[in-house]
Amino acid sequence: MLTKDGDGIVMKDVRLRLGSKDFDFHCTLPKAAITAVAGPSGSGKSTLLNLIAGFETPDSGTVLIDGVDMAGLHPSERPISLIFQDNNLFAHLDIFTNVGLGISPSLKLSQTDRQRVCTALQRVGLGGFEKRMPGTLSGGERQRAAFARALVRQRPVLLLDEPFAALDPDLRASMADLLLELHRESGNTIVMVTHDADELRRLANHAVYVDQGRIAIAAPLNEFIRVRELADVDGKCSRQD
Ligand SMILES: Nc1ncnc2c1ncn2[C@@H]1O[C@H](COP(=O)(O)OP(=O)(O)OP(=O)(O)O)[C@@H](O)[C@H]1O
Repeated sequence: MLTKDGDGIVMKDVRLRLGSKDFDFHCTLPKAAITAVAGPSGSGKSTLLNLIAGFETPDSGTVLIDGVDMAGLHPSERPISLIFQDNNLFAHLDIFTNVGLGISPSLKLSQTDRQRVCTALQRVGLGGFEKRMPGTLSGGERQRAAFARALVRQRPVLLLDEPFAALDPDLRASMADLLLELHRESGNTIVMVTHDADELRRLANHAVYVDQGRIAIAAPLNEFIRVRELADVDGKCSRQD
């Protein structure tokens, strides 16, 4: 793995209070890896992503991306693309425009940019969908369009929050293949929240487990699985006691 000190995403003593919940994140998410974020519902997985993306501001601590302090940077200024479970597209804009926004928020697109949008759409199997409105696409097609937008943005970090959760098993598998393909090509740093153990094993090479607002485990995949299996066995044994 290409990790070296200061590379990837580093969260140093990042503290935040939301309502009655406290979060305290301290971890490194390695550069060029696919890191899965697992953990119980309500443990703080989305909050972790929101802190990296800049949708939440830490009360204290530092978020670094490839050695650069993100403090004061608006989400749009950060070196990241985002794909969430839904709500990725603007409903009143056609697919070409939605993807073009990934290149330029003001939609000032050169001829080359326009070509890049069409190429990205072809790449995700949506060639010819340029003029379609999001409401006329299936869930899987909308997710593909969101991938196309991430593709044209060419940012070093891609954050995904349960991106495939709403899709049926076949679509999940083909979107996962697409993600691996894009990662192979771009070598970007990917952080993906998932509740699906098979997806985690298939896609990730690193994983963190969030519990009660903290990172309980952060490890390469094999070690993560071993520690989680031990935790499951311990949990079952202590429940039988
Ligand atoms: N703006 C907010 N104000 C108050 N509480 C919040 C806010 N945002 C999140 N929380 C709370 O913080 C906790 C963590 O939320 P978060 O969405 O990060 O969990 P999660 O691990 O992603 O959960 P899930 O797997 O169910 O999506 C939850 O209890 C949530 O209700």
